[in-house]
Amino acid sequence: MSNHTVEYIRYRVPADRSAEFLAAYTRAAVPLAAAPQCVDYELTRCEEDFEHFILRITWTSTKDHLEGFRSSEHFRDFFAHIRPYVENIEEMRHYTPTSVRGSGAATPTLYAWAGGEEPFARLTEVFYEKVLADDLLAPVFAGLAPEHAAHVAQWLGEVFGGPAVYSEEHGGDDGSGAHAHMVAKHFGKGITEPQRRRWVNLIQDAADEAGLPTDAEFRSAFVAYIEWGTRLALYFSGPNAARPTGQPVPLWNWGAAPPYQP
Ligand code: HEM
Repeated sequence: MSNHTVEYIRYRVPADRSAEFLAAYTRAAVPLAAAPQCVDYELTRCEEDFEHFILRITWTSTKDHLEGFRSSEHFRDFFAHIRPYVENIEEMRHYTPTSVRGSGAATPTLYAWAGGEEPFARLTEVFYEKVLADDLLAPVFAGLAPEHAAHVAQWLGEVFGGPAVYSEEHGGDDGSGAHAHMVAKHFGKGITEPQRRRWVNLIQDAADEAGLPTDAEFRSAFVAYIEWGTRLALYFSGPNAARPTGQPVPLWNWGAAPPYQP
């Protein structure tokens, strides 16, 4: 579990000093951003009362902040810029994150962007037709259960932010969870790198044929997951794989390129 802590520093800065305060923080942000103990930071200004500012800094841990950052040269440089405003601080404390957190629906999930359940069902249907006609992959999938394509569609849908159907239906009777259940399907299959790469190529061909979105943002996120997932499948199909337990189904997101919305 992460030890991340969130430090809030609340300032009250008279309106006639707010421009220089913001300029000082713009400079102070450079050494702050360079500190390895700093996860992220944001300075916000109150819309109802312009004199109030809140600086939020997420630290790797309270100890890392107080012992690591505070004794570093980054702190020395940071503090040199903001020293004149110490007297304007109204609160400066660390808060432990709770489990109440999440994202809103302002950014659509990859699942929603693709159009929901149907396109993923189409995708795996087209994909497994290709797989079964493929010289490298057909032998791996010999005797494939008829519901396989539908299960993989459920898995992909869940990974890309759709309903947790795979988890609900394949959560594993032994309590190990859906991720372990899916991973275990690959045990002992001895997948080779050429087979993995073929899988990656065919699912992209299938994505084109099934009409999944072709925009750069969606496809780059899609392929990132496919690369990750196939490399894990290869690893878990090998002789030395450690058996995972209790890991949640990965939830894939847009990454560095969120959906393009003009
Ligand atoms: C992102 C990559 C991958 C995903 C998301 C994925 C997903 C899945 C899922 C969900 C199952 C279980 C289906 C069920 O519950 O019925 C499964 C089984 C299987 N996968 Fe994958 N897989 C991936 C990569 C690969 C690769 C690269 C190969 C081989 C080249 C492979 C070969 C198989 C085989 C042979 C089975 C077992 C089929 C059976 O006997 O029921 N998978 N996969």
